[in-house]
Amino acid sequence: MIGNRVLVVDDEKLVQWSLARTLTEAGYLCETAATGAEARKAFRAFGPDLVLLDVRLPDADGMDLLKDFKAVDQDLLVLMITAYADADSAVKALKLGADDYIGKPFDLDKIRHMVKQAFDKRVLKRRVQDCREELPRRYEYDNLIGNSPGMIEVFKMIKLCADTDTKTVLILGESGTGKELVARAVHYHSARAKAPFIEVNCAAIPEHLLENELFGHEKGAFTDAGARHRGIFEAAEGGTVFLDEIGDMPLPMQAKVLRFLDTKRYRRLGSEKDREANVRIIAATNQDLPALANEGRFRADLFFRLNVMTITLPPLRERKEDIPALVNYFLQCLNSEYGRSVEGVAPETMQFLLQYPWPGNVRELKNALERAMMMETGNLLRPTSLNYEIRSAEPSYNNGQGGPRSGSPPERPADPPAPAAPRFRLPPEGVNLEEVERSLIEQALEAAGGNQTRAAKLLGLTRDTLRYRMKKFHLFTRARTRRGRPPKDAPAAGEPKPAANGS
Ligand SMILES: Nc1ncnc2c1ncn2[C@@H]1O[C@H](COP(=O)(O)OP(=O)(O)OP(=O)(O)O)[C@@H](O)[C@H]1O
Repeated sequence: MIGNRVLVVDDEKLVQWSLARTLTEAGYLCETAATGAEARKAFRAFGPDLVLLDVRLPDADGMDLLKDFKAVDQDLLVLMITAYADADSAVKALKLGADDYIGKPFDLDKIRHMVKQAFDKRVLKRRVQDCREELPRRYEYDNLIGNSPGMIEVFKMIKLCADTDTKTVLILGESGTGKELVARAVHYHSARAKAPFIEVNCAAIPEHLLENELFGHEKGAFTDAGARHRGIFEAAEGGTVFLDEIGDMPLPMQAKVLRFLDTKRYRRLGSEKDREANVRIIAATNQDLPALANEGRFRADLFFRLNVMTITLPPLRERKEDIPALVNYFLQCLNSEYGRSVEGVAPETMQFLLQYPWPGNVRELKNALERAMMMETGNLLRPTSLNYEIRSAEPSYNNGQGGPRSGSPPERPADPPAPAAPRFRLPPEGVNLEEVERSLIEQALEAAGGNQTRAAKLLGLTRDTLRYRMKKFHLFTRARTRRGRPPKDAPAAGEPKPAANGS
């Protein structure tokens, strides 16, 4: 159930009492008020999800209360009650945002039914919104390609996590290995599949906005808090909150998430009341959480709390036997996206794809194929359509046969030492240093397919420094889509902004 708090506002004690009793028996949490002043006070303190509101009160007009309450909480459900059931006030109430209207004397069963209907309508509305966002991506489990031993282990774990509704799941793996796909697969194969799956990129939302996004706020909680805001934990009721890049979550927020995991309780900003939420947390990171904990950047107790059901995605270089199937799959997707009919890759092209170490993992492979398709006019992707980096990679270990072959070159270290920095020659006419910096950042982002972590690595910067410089040059990498999440594979387009309203 999404919320169950009902405020009954009526000056007739008997009406108040009978409504409150009927609704309490039906499982709602009820409070009552007899005047406008009492109603306003109860609205602030009780935080109702639905108000049964008498139009005529001794000290106020119910329509004014309706207007004021809706201004604070757009999602509030309101059923108007009046002794004078006339069409004009019904229309006025509905225009002001009331959900329904009932004349006195009324039947208690009818009220109970109307209240239930109003709550059901809200659940439905949330689901429809959610479906609009999620439907195209819903079946991505079937699109999780791979039959290497590493991926078979992953599939087993997805099933186990989907079948057992543990409070948390932790997904580990390098950038681009498919952590988000796995999180969706767990959700959509679990008993929570029909409830929302809401994703929050902890690295993309500024620290001061993250708590607001997750937990919501009360009106007046801070300067711009003109209205009450329901957070993502509330919007995801019954479903899953996917905390991506949890390694980047600020420490104070980690403490709050830990408290929620321990108690299922949280507080909206500016509220002194705990709220409960039935949501499962799936967290993902490409960082080494124990190492972050050693450095004091990640709470060890949160790590232990999260590290119960853990799915570890192997990097692509350790499961190269999955490459041919991934290539086929992505070519099919790209053919339908671009109206092409590329049949496959030439054998020599496949050799290059198998020997390249894919530091950006599956995302990089997908981007490389997209680029190759754009470069190629024929129906077979030739090596020349691959970018230079891939063509010039030395043969590496695990060439697609499921493990290193005897006689194959020794395994390269995962992170080869950075080559000595080239010496740039200053042209006699000089350069504009800012232009050079900007151009290098653009090139790094392009080479990394828009992945900031990898682009930062290419430039020898931390991701935060890269972001700072991108901001300075107004460089934008990815178009934002839903709830604070840029599509990871989108071509260069938009600097992360705070996530959208979770309600
Ligand atoms: N096994 C797979 N089968 C098909 N597509 C995959 C697979 N793994 C990853 N992809 C694709 O690769 C891209 C990156 O995947 P995803 O966003 O899930 O990675 P990630 O591990 O969450 O990355 P990051 O750490 O950067 O957030 C997506 O387009 C995804 O669809």
